[in-house]
Amino acid sequence: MVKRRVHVAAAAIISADGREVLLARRPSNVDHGGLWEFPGGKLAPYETGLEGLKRELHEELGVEIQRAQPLIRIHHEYSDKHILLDVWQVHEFSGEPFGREGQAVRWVPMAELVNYPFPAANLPILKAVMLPTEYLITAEEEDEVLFLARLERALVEDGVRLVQLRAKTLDESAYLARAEQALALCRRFEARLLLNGAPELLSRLDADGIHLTSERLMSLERRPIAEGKWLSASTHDRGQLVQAGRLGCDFVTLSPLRTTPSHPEVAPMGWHDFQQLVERAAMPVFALGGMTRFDANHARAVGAQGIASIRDFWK
Ligand SMILES: Nc1nc2c([nH]c(=O)n2[C@@H]2O[C@H](COP(=O)(O)OP(=O)(O)OP(=O)(O)O)[C@@H](O)[C@H]2O)c(=O)[nH]1
Ligand SMILES: [Mg+2]
Repeated sequence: MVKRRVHVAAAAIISADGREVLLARRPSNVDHGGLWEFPGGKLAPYETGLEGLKRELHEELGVEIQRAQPLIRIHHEYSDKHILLDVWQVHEFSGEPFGREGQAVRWVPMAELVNYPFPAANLPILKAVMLPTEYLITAEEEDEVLFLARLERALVEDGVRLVQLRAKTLDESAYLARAEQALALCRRFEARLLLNGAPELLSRLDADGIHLTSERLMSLERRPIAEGKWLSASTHDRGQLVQAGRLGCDFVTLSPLRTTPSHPEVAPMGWHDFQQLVERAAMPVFALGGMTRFDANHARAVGAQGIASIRDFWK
């Protein structure tokens, strides 16, 4: 049987304070009936993603999109069809959303999303909705006071909400001491802190997750931490992205996009190759390698969640 290919545009409509997202429930008599979804539907043959999404949101919710940006594209094999879910983050719309087709529509707090039953293809979309567009990776820093001051500056002034504690020069006890301080600081700003190191670190400190080096990623056979924690990984090619999918990584970095002073010998992949790799990734991907916040919109346009950087945030 040749599977149907279905291209679906869907909307992540996030409230202005970033705390809630609008979901709809599929009627019980259709495909995936009774499950919750991001409003949207199949594109007509002549439509682009955004055109189709505008039509669908008008038909299903009675709202008009003013401003939207790509969030994530997911290819998923259902038993009867290959589906491309082309998900857009709606930043501005007019009208008061309601279920024009009789479906339930509800603003759901981010923290409760995991309790809603969705179609199988939706897991990466949930991750993308919960993640910010910027991922700070901490720099090597000898002085603890300076370390905390720089981290606090990024949280306050740049509004960073996702942090990876990377400190290759510290031994385990010094690393954990720094991590404890960093975690307390991140908690004050409702930022998430991932520890770059062995998954076992989480039993020593209750941080928000673990970031795997590509080497550790390739050496693992299954997801090393609980689903309730965040698992990210460094990737550089298709094989590593596939492995990240197998392990159930919640998101990854893909690098190097540009040449960087820290890795001058590695050939950069550039936006073209980056886009091709991201298209088939099964989770949100942050562009890494010479990125600044000014690259975030372009990164989004080629399918990324956003950008990851050390230097742009470490001042
Ligand atoms: N809108 C939407 N569809 C999803 C999501 N996740 C997911 O697997 N799908 C699948 O993508 C397809 C979307 O088709 P749809 O039934 O919404 O299409 P539509 O609005 O154009 O309706 P119609 O074709 O019945 O007129 C369905 O097979 C649905 O199960 C999601 O989050 N939002
Ligand atoms: Mg629909």
